Amino acid sequence: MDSADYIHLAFLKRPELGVTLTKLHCWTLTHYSKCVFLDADTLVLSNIDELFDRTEFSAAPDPGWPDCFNSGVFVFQPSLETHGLLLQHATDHGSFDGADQGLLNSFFSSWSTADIHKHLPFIYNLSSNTAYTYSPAFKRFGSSVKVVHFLGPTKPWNYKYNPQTGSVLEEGSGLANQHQTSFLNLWWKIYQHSILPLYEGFRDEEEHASPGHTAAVEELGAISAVGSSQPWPAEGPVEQTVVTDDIPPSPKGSHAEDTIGWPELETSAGVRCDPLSPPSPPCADSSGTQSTSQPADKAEGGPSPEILEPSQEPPVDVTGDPSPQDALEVDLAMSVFEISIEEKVKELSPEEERRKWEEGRIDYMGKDAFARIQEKLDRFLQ
Ligand SMILES: O=c1ccn([C@@H]2O[C@H](COP(=O)(O)OP(=O)(O)O[C@H]3O[C@H](CO)[C@@H](O)[C@H](O)[C@H]3O)[C@@H](O)[C@H]2O)c(=O)[nH]1
Ligand SMILES: [Mn+2]
Repeated sequence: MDSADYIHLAFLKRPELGVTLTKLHCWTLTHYSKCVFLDADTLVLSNIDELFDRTEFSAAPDPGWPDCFNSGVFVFQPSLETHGLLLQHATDHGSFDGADQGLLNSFFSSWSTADIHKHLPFIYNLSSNTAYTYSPAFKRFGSSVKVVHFLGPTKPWNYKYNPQTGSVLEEGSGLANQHQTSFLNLWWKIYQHSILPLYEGFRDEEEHASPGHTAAVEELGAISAVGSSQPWPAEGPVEQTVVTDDIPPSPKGSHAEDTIGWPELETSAGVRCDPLSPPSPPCADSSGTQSTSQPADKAEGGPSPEILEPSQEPPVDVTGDPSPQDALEVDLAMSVFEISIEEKVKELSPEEERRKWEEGRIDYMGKDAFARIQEKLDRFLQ
């Protein structure tokens, strides 16, 4: 479902987000009595079942305008009636941002004042890449974070990743802050260790299932030949490729494989190191001065007061899996220098290009992005 509200979306500088109205269809999942919606750009770090103790409509504040909620994580109750009312609201009033967040905020407009229990703590929707971050709060509560949300136009899969250093490459990407880098690295680590092997299985299945698909796999396999064991997505709704550059491994390769989970946040011993400060001394400091058992804010009467407690275990452990993935991991470390996920872009002739525009198929995020058009105009007008 697309709002096609290009004016508001341009103001939001996110022309691609009209389709997020599709989210509203989640209210039709009436075979469930309660659901938690998660944006595709969220990363869950630990169990969040307690969210089912909340009621509709619960969400966390939006960092850009905290009197609005962010619609990347929310608790709702499927209902065809609500679904119908939401669609009616969209038709009658539109959305002030052209997408679902504006619409949902005006529909559930009492969220900011009516019931504090419907305010999810920020740890359930931590936006890691906002321009403004509250470093002391991150230092205090960062280790309790349960869901990270990579909101904004640049998503984790837009970065390149070096499996040997366990880091995304910073060139040209203007990484905003250090904890964002940690979460990006974690996203990639999980992608590399837990998702790529699934593609491998999928590819095998496809190879057996359909000779037609095999051809596609082989074609892609040829592109990936540089990374010897690179698992390969056979096909997908958007054609995506994993691009690898085979460059001899650096001597630090094996060391970097140990950096996983929460690279800068040591939580297992209840000691929190500030990921925003230089390594040793601040970490020692914080372990000495910060209590690990006293939450600063006890959520009185809230459904789950323990949520602000620093967790005693790393929320995610993707290291402790001694399966065939380890073999893959070693292989990757030895043979792959850099991984990125890129949409294959086909070069179009000027005629094809024009036809695309005439048909309204405009690449708002790519070469038809406003910034690029403006660049051209500026050059032309000089
Ligand atoms: O082509 C698309 C675009 C979006 N989505 C879904 O819609 C979500 C929202 O898009 P996203 O790019 O994640 O938006 P954000 O950068 O998170 O921007 C904010 O603004 C959006 C529009 O109001 C809200 O949907 C988000 O929750 C809010 O965080 C995605 O995560 C996906 O689940 C798709 O499935 N396909
Ligand atoms: Mn999002």
